[in-house]
Order: sequence, then structure tokens, then C-alpha cells
Amino acid sequence: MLLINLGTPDDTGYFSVRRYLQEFLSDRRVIEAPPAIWQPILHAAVLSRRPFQSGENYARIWDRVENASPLFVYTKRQAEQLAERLEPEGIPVAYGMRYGKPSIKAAVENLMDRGCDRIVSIPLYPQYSATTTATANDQLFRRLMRLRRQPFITTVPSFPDHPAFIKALETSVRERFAELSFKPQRLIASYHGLPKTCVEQGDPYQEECARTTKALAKALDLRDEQLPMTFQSRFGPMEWLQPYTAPFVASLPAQGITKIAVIMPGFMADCIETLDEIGHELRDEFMEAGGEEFALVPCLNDSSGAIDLLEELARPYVTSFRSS
Ligand SMILES: C=CC1=C(C)c2cc3[nH]c(cc4nc(cc5[nH]c(cc1n2)c(C)c5CCC(=O)O)C(CCC(=O)O)=C4C)c(C)c3C=C
Ligand SMILES: [Fe+2]
Ligand SMILES: [Fe+2]
Repeated sequence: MLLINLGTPDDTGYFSVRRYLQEFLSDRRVIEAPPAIWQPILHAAVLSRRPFQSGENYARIWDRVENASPLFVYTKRQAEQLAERLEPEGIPVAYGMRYGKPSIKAAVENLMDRGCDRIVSIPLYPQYSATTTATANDQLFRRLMRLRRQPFITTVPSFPDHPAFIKALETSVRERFAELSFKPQRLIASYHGLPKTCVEQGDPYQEECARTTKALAKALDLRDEQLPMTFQSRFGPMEWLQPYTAPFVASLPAQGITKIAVIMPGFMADCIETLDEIGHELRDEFMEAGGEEFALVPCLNDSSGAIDLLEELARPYVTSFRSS
């Protein structure tokens, strides 16, 4: 079993963040503009300034006990806990990052060194996007390109309304709400954004986000307006999927909605986008606009619901291996 996530910088310093952003933003699945046009902009404008700001943001959410970014810590724990369930059956588990460490290449080599000639890969993105899922798969196959004898590979599809995913989200909401001293008037479902052109060209991401939102509303017995879907984390000047989370949330107090909770069902693990952009920046914007109560529902992280989900995603494939 191979788990693939996005990746994160090694530390919060300028050079580490720059190296990470350079690799990420040079991926042609992420920025589709021709390199001759994009690379000079990336180097002159983005990589000279953004690593400072992003590094400060990462520093605010860094896990100082593990000395790693939360995305790294949770992905590692997901792999370790899945391993506790699968390795007794002789199924090794590894994890790799699309950008940064440990690389997908290292993870594949780890599994092959442990004798695997059949690898099941789960890209840890509940909703499919070419900018995330496809590039994770590209990188996996890139590692195999030079092998004479390739392992058998399965890439598990996205799981926007898989029952185990919706169950884990539902549990995370119920547990979080039980801790709160207030009753949220809205539960905002905020997903990572995507340029609108990606969807126009056939990326199913927006439709898969809508499937997640609809299934979660049904599980929680909420009406559509009680669980609005929004998109965060814009990058660059183009139009991205709408409504944008920040202006949407800032407009709520004027409508009498001053107590909200936010869930981010596009992320399997808490990361800079959830803990800082939503947990810090969005919270401040909501309070400044007249909000009174703001709560975050944590991502699935290393909850038992998350590990149940990973095990259920894996099972159909690993069972067939054992019987063959
Ligand atoms: C054009 C730029 C970007 C696209 C397209 C994009 C799509 C996309 N990203 C995620 C998930 C994550 N993105 C994260 C960070 C992040 N994303 C971008 C840009 C694009 N993302 C940047 C520049 C960054 C770095 C942070 C920053 O400098 O602001 C993360 C968190 C990583 C971490 O280390 O914590 C995740 C997760 C999805 C799901 C997605 C498309 C659907
Ligand atoms: Fe992103
Ligand atoms: Fe962001």
C-alpha cells in the first residue's frame, strides 16, 4: 500500500520554502501556462517574495514537538496506523509526497525493497483534480518508467461520497459540535480552490466537491443553506471557483449569522491551508466583520474514522491479491 499526499517544506526557512514552492509551482499539471512564459514570472516575482510570507505562515502552524509540518505529521501517522492493520497480513505500507520528502520515488523503492511486486496507491485527495490526483499518479508512473520489470500498479480512484468518508466527516462534526459552547448557525464547507478554466476543460473537481457536500448534508440532516460550499486558497490573478470562502464568510454577520463552524472536506490532513488560512486568517476576518463565535472542525487526520476509510479503500484490492 502506498499513500500519496501533496508534500510540504522541510522547515520554515526561506530556502526550504522556496525549494518546495519551486517544485510545486513548476509542475505543469498545476500551472499549465507554457514554461517560457511562466518560469520567468515564477522566478522574478513569486519565488523572490512568497517564501518569506509563506515561511511566516508555516511557522505559525509548525508542529514543534515533531519538528515538521502538520501535513507531514498526519500523513505519516495515517500510514503508520494503516500499517498496524495491514502489515500483520503481510501487506507493507509506505507514504510518499508529490513535492518534497519522502519522495514518491523513495516510497516505491521502499516497497519494492520489501518484496512488493504489486502496489496499490491511494492519492489522499477525496475529490479528483488533475492538479492533485493526476500529478500524484504521473509521479508514481514516472518512477516506474526506467524499470525493466515493473510492479503491478493500481491507483485507487477519488472517493467524494464513499460511505466511509462521509461517516468519518459526520463523526468529526458531531464530536466537534459536542465540545462547543454555542450552536453554529451555519457549517461552511470550504474546499481548496481551483482555476475556473480547469473545470471548463473537464476537471471533475467542482462536481465531486458538490457530491461530498450533498452527502454530508444528508448525513447531518442539514438543509443546503445550512451547509454552504465555498472555495479558499486562491493563487494568481485568474478567476477561480466561486464563491470564495473569505468574502462569503465576511458577509454573514450583516445577515445576522454571527456563529459559524467551518469544515474542510477537501483535505485529509490539517495543513497550512486549514490551520492558518482558515483557522487564523478567516477567523480574524469573520470577527472583524462582526462575527461572535467561530469554530474549526479538524480534518480527519489520524482519527479512527480516517484509518477505517483508508482500510476500506484498500481492502477490495488487497483481498484479491491474497486469494490469487
Ligand atoms: C495554481 C496554484 C495551485 C493550484 C491549482 C492548487 C490546487 C490544489 N491544492 C490542493 C491542496 C493543497 N494545497 C496546499 C498549498 C498550496 N497550494 C498552492 C497553489 C495551488 N494549489 C500553493 C502555492 C500552496 C503553498 C502554500 C502557500 O504558499 O500558500 C496544501 C498545503 C501544503 C502544506 O504544506 O500544508 C494543500 C493540502 C488541492 C486539493 C488542490 C486542487 C483541488
Ligand atoms: Fe494548493
Ligand atoms: Fe493558502
